[in-house]
Amino acid sequence: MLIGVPKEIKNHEYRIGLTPSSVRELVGYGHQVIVQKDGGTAIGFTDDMYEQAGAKIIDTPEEIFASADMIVKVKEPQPHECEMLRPGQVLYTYLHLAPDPKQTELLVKSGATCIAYETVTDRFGGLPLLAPMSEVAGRMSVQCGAHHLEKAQGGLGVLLGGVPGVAPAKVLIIGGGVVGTNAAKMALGMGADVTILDRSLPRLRQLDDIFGGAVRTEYSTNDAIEKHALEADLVVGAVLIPGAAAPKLLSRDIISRMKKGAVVVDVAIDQGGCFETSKATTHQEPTYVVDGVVHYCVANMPGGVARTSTMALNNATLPYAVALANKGAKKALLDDANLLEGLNVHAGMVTYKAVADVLGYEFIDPKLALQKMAEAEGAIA
Ligand SMILES: NC(=O)C1=CN([C@@H]2O[C@H](COP(=O)(O)OP(=O)(O)OC[C@H]3O[C@@H](n4cnc5c(N)ncnc54)[C@H](O)[C@@H]3O)[C@@H](O)[C@H]2O)C=CC1
Ligand SMILES: CC(=O)C(=O)O
Ligand SMILES: [Mg+2]
Repeated sequence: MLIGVPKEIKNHEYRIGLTPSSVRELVGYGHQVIVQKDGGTAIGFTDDMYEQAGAKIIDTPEEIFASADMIVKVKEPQPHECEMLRPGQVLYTYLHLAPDPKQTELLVKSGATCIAYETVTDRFGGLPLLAPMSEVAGRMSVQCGAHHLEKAQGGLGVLLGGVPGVAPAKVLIIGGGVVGTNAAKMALGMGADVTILDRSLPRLRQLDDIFGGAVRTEYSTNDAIEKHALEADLVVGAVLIPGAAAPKLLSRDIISRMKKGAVVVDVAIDQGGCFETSKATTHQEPTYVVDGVVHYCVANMPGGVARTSTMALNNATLPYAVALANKGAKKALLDDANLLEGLNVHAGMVTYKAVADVLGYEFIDPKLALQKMAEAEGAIA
């Protein structure tokens, strides 16, 4: 298979779909890999390293999209990239389609086979290709929150850990999954007073086992959210309903009654955000203020630590990339029910229910969709 790796084009996005080590693995299986010139240079993966791993360096994304059988990326394709996709071509990347009708429409129109990292599952019910970036974003959320709590950054002027004689800051984490747990680890490490809310009792039990009495866990009701948000210096939004748009848990009314200079970090912004006042921001301009509350809503937080993130992401995505390349997408997807959960769009059909439901498309069962498109089969097998 010919595998293409274009350079990422979102604002300050320096991650890349494949590391040189991953290229070497794929080439070892007999595949060809083409990588866009300077695709990884910013994070120390030079063109020379890619060539030594067996890749060919290509000047433009147009050449890569025109020839590759499978495109491996990090972030959702931007409109120009969507327009270059074609029927039978495989796209393997984050998509986050539920809050993004425009991208969904373009991917449906492209006829391509689009596999979203964030909806691939594992046999324990986890999201193995989202988890590494959630670990990064969870850890970063507290680092960024602490930074923006500084007075010169627009914050309240509060040190997370306090000092002897001054109480630590109150950190509220809504959603105690991978992001929430990693946020809690950082916040605790910095000495903050941490509360985690979740809707899942089994998850709250696990959190209690992980952290013991060091964090407060509470069932996530509107009452609990309001009570803790009004006391909080930092709120981290970390909920997920897989594939679906995030529920709006922190209302404008509550935000308007929070401490002036408090910081809210909406990590769930890539699924539309879980605060009513959230809108996606970039690394270049990460924050804005609503009712005196500093909002940090960067939709590609791990891009800020792109070298760590690229390596962590590849540890998780490589085995599936190898399966897709070795078996062909159709067989790889049909052989592995967990990978099949990643199929969001195929040959013009929306094959992920939560996306179809929220955006008003007919949901086509992914197995059926793969069998249906006889003409695409030849091209992707
Ligand atoms: N902005 C960025 O750069 C990044 C964003 N993310 C996003 O962060 C979000 C969280 O991801 P993960 O932690 O991996 O998901 P996860 O599935 O591990 O955890 C989500 C948690 O939210 C809980 N939850 C659901 N509804 C809730 C409610 N009403 N109240 C409280 N808790 C509720 C679930 O029970 C679960 O424990 C996702 O939207 C993910 O896409 C992840 C990485 C980077
Ligand atoms: C998960 C995601 O959106 C990111 O890593 O940018
Ligand atoms: Mg998007």
